[in-house]
Amino acid sequence: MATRPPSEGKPWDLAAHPRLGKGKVVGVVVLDGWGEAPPDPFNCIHAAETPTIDALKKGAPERWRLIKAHGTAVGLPTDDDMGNSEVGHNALGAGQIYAQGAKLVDLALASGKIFEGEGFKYIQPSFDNGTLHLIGLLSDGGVHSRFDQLQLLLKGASEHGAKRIRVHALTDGRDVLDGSSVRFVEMLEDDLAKLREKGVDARVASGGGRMYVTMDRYENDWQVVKRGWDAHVLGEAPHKFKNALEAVKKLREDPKANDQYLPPFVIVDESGKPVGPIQDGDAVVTFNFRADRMVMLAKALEYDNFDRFDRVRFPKIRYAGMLQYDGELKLPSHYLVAPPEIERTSDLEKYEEIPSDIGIPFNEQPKMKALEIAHKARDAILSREFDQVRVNIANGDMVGHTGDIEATIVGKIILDAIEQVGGIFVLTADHGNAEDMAKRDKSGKPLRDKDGKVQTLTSHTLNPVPIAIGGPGLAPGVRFRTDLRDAGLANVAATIMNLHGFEAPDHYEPTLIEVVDN
Ligand SMILES: O=C(O)[C@H](O)COP(=O)(O)O
Ligand SMILES: [Mn+2]
Ligand SMILES: [Mn+2]
Repeated sequence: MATRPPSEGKPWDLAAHPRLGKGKVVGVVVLDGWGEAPPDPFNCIHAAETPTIDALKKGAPERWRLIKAHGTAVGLPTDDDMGNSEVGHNALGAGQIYAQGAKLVDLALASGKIFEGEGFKYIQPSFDNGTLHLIGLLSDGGVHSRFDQLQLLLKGASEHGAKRIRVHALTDGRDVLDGSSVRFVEMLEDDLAKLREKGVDARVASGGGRMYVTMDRYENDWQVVKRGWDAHVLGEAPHKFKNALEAVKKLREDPKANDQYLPPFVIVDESGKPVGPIQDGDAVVTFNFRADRMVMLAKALEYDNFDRFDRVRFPKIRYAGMLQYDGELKLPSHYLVAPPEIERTSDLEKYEEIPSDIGIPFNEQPKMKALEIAHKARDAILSREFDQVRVNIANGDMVGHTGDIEATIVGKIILDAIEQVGGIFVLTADHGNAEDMAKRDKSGKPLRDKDGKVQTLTSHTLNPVPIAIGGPGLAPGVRFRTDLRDAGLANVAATIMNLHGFEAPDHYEPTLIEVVDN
């Protein structure tokens, strides 16, 4: 969470800013999932007490503004794509707009290059005698995966020799509406039926809800991945069905069921045998482009030595990720699309993670670890050891995904520390979420289900996010420029460099601030 800006010769030289001095501690606070939307009962941020942020907005309007945090402004394919933590933080750190995973996969599929690349060539020999398994999130959320990409992958793979295909489908309900799993499975089953007409033996083999099966992250709970392993690889799960549509429909009949947490299931044939466990000689592709929730499974699929759970059987497979999910670990070693090469970003010096509470639903513990995080950040600021302390506060986002309207915020602790050391603060967010919990029609009116209940929007949003700067170290006359109406998260890095007393490099998106004579 503490970063040092590029200083003389390390790692590249930056010119001194003509008007802003060096040496001030800069505290960067990123409120996760904190967008700006008109006040209404489904705007959690409006409903919650947020005195710190309100004071910034009202107290210094020339040092508060909105910036884009979704769509093309953060390297996503279109402006209909909501922002997310991965692309938001990439833009914040890179200072430039890079095509992100979703877009790189789109390009590789559109040109057909994905089927000529190293990763596809690597798995292809398995098509002769083995099965191609596709594991991933069945969704058009565009955060971790996209359904149309899976469709193109199925089509392309079959045209390039895959004769037996098994899909292991994780239901979403987090980046898309709860209940949409049924429609996605219907569409998938249609596609697979068409492939079967062409002589390809294509079926869904297993599945489950993303938050309960397979897609854990940050090594929070390996049991989630184990449930996925058992269903996808071993063909074992507590629920067995004849086809995937029956599976999601039946499992959703439980009144407490939702797409995010559906239990694991396997599809079995007439004699009760699973139709698609992963065997020696098979090929496996994890088709999510986003890394954080695929890394753990990738480890289980790739590592010879692995002790996080008992794999029971470790099939000899050819495995490729949609992208390489971990550049440092080089994991997986084979991938269908090369990840973005993000260069010359702000330099990370020390990273501290405060582990989440395990096993407590976020809506029951909305404070999460915010207080602990705020105290760590405060101590780092007060130590004066760091030029910059950057902290992510995840509450807004995590509560936003559950649809429960309650949140608290601890930004003041950090701003007080900045005050004490005479520093500067930058407060912003990585994408919207908590400011809108209602699914709406085109005119903005909340949509209701058949019982008249407003449909909960668990996903992120397309809304802009606020950015505020201030603190005793901020030179008088610093204010936001008024000419950058379309600015987004990628403009923040240059802004922060200025606040450290440096000019940003030319290839960065322009700074948000100017200095005027008072
Ligand atoms: O993985 C998740 O929890 C959601 O799909 C996206 O949320 P995030 O981008 O805020 O992590
Ligand atoms: Mn986020
Ligand atoms: Mn989120």
